[in-house]
Amino acid sequence: MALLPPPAHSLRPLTLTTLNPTTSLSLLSVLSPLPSFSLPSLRLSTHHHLSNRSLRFLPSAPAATSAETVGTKPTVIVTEKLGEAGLAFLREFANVDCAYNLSQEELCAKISLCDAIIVRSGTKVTRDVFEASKGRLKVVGRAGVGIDNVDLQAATESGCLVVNAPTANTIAAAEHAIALLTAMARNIAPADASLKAGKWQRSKYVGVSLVGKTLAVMGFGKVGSEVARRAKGLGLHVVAHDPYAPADRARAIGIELVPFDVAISTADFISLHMPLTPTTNKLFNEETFAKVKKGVRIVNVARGGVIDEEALVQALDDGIVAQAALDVFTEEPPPEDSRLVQHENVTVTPHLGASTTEAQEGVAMEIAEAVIGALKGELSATAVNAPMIPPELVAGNTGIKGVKVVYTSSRDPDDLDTRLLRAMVTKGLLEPISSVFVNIVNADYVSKLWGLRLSEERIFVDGSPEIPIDSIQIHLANVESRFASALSDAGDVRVEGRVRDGIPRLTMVGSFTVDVSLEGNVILCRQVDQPGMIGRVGSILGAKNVNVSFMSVARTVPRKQAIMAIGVDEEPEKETLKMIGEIPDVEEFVFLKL
Ligand SMILES: NC(=O)c1ccc[n+]([C@@H]2O[C@H](COP(=O)([O-])OP(=O)(O)OC[C@H]3O[C@@H](n4cnc5c(N)ncnc54)[C@H](O)[C@@H]3O)[C@@H](O)[C@H]2O)c1
Ligand SMILES: O=C(O)[C@H](O)COP(=O)(O)O
Repeated sequence: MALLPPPAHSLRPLTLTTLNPTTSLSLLSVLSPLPSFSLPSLRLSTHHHLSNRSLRFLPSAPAATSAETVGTKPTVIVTEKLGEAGLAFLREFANVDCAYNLSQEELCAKISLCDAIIVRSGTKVTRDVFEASKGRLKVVGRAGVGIDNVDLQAATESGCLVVNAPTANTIAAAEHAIALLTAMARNIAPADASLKAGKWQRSKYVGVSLVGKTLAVMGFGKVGSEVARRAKGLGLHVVAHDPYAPADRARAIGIELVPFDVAISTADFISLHMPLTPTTNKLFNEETFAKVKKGVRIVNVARGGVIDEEALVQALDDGIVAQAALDVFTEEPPPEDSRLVQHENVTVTPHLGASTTEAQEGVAMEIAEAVIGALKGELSATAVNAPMIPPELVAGNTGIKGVKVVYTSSRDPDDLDTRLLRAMVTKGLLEPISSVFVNIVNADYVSKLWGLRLSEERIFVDGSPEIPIDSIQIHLANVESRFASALSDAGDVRVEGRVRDGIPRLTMVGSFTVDVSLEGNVILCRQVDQPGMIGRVGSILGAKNVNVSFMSVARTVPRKQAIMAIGVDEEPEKETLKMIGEIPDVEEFVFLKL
């Protein structure tokens, strides 16, 4: 019985490589289940750790717009001012369209011509933008930290990776918070305006001292901890509130982590450094202001939305909050007649926290590197919406009852991050059967839609911890295979891969132990194990001028069945493959383009 080769697209390879591989491990999922499932090949290399930082992912579909894959440069639209060095770096790899001050309509009109977009806080990357991109947009780069202006759910659903530049503006933001704190305490802004208006009002602008007062840092992340460090140097007693921050990080710089109510009720100064999320939205509201120490002074360089601005105006009017210094606003720019901005006890700056020359150059380089990396297929360390695949996904209508991935490794399970590998398997299974393009970003989302059940098993083996994974097996339950030999004795489709001498190899197909390098074109053929079979196949290929690069045979029991793997330099014509399939005693074959 000979089976026709699966359609070429079903064998499209996925590739995982590392920036600096020392060892590599490859796995090929070679076999196309019937009728509509097929497994692209998986190839991956590992660095020391199988972590997000050390793995690169080259998508096989629309991100083929990258320079590496089709020889033309991708297009990156930059919608807000970016440091020159970063722009120059981007231009080496991409066509860069700096289009500032676009309306939302103008952005939607342009976006279908762009592979990536780089924004700061002033551009809203909404669901409309993703929809208008018609699948072309593959990367959103946020040149800064806060990603509250990007619809992450819509990005994930459309398979678009969102990366940010989380570190380069930390110090600038912390310095700005300290600048606002001291300027507010000493009335610098109104005193400056007054003097410039020709007045000399020394008694009006008597300030308050910082030394010995308590500062509550709300959000003890990168910026918050730098603010805390600096504030201690000013003689402030600093406490911090952050439900997710490790206590030892705070202890290391001599800061106590305290509950929310303790922080706000004991502080003379409060500085906000948490992200804007559904949980932190309007966290400072009427109720909160009712609990603060009367006369508290508040600094906000985080996000305007963290404060209920109407409640703050009321608290200022009532003297509950003595002063506020704000760099960020719910609506930016705020309305000209904003009572908050105009309040005499409020000092404002127009979202300048990250705006130092040094920070902007740093952010531009950080985001350029992240976006270029993402366009090249790397899964950036700063990916914001990288996939997380839960170990078990609810079964649904894929027809595949279960997928099991079995790793053998000498690593402790806690030291083996397999999220990307799971995502790759999911992609390999679902892309050929999904109407949407599946990539590593949305694989999890799509798999949930399709109800794929994926489980993992880790088997400990002795070996070097430098080699994170010794082998990977993929078991597919409840599917038939185009290549029936892939069925194991247990009745599931099963393949295994491992690396030998740095070369990824297919080492098991169903119940057959094989040893096939995962490169080039391979014909896998199951036949009766008897003399002459290799010659018959070889002579057909020779007659059709198809050069054979290697040939290996594996069998379960001598004189019963064997699997022959034949490497060929070029893809044989359909007719040639058909002739191989018609050889008596060739029971089935499959052609693989790896
Ligand atoms: N004004 C500016 O120009 C400017 C510049 C840089 C950063 N920012 C903003 O500052 C914020 C912090 O930036 P970062 O780089 O420190 O981020 P980060 O992720 O390092 O730190 C944020 C911290 O907030 C904590 N957090 C989350 N929810 C919280 C809650 N409910 N209560 C208390 N803490 C909570 C997190 O655990 C985390 O430790 C972000 O919103 C960012 O956009 C503004
Ligand atoms: O989140 C950030 O990084 C800051 O708010 C900076 O925003 P910006 O890039 O618009 O200055």
